[in-house]
Amino acid sequence: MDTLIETRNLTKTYRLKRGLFGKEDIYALKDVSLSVRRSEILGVVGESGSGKSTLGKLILRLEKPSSGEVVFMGKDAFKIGKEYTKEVSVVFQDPRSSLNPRMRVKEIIEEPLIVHGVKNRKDILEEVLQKVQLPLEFLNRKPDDLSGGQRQRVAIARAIALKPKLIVADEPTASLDMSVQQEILKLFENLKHQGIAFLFITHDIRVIDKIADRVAVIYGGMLMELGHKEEILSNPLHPYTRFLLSNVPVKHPKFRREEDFKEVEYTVPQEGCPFAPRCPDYMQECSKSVRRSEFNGRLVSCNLY
Ligand SMILES: Nc1ncnc2c1ncn2[C@@H]1O[C@H](COP(=O)(O)OP(=O)(O)OP(=O)(O)O)[C@@H](O)[C@H]1O
Repeated sequence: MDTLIETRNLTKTYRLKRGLFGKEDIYALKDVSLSVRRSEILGVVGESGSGKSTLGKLILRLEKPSSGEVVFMGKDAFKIGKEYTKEVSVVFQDPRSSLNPRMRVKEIIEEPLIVHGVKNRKDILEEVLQKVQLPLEFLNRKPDDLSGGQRQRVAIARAIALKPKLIVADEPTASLDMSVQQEILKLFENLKHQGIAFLFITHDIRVIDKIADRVAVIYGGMLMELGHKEEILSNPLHPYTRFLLSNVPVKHPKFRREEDFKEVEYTVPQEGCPFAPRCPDYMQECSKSVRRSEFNGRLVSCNLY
């Protein structure tokens, strides 16, 4: 399989102050190994605080790993120069805050081209605007003159201007209305067919259903399950994936069996499975260690297997 980027045992801890003198390292991401293949959409799903954005930030080099590696086309991403930002770009959730309101659309899209010294900018501006299906006269508008969906199209135009191989899309449709969301997802799919791969971060498994090729399920900073979307959605192995699916209204009724998922205060343990305190299949060993299994390219971190 043609791997574009991979994370190897990627770990990020943050040091938090506890009380007057105390300190504690919390795991935002723990030992995550996964890959994104060329021209695929890898969906990353999990609840708030599960570590999705941290994964995105490490891949974008906005944060440094505490340990582990990001390997892009066989090279340590942190040892690649400025050209890395040409190959890997980003679309954030809220274009209102990610786009500078004082700049015109033309300047917004042109900025990364100028940074990288690209010459034929006029042609590229026209090309990307066409790709995101916005009329040319929008080049002179400012973000405040646009609707939410149009703003996100501008953010996407900017993200594709340098012809990246990978886009990290962090909840890119979460702030949009349902109908606009569908249009933007369609646009991502078109871009995928033009050769761009995506790390698509979302808390909403329904969005995964619409867009992803493969899915990484993350909880407590750990990779719970990874596999092809169809397999994960029709036959979830990890109890946490079952939990996510049980919260989806009606679409997957066969998973709506009542299970005892406990509501607990969210803390990531130093060892064992982070989902253990909520898990209906909890066993004593889950507080101490987690077994990782792989079969047919599918990964699951759970002592049930
Ligand atoms: N800069 C930081 N300092 C301290 N803790 C942080 C920092 N960034 C993230 N965290 C913690 O790391 C964990 C993972 O956060 P992250 O933002 O990656 O989760 P997420 O799944 O993207 O959630 P959300 O959807 O709410 O953004 C959380 O417990 C969060 O509080």
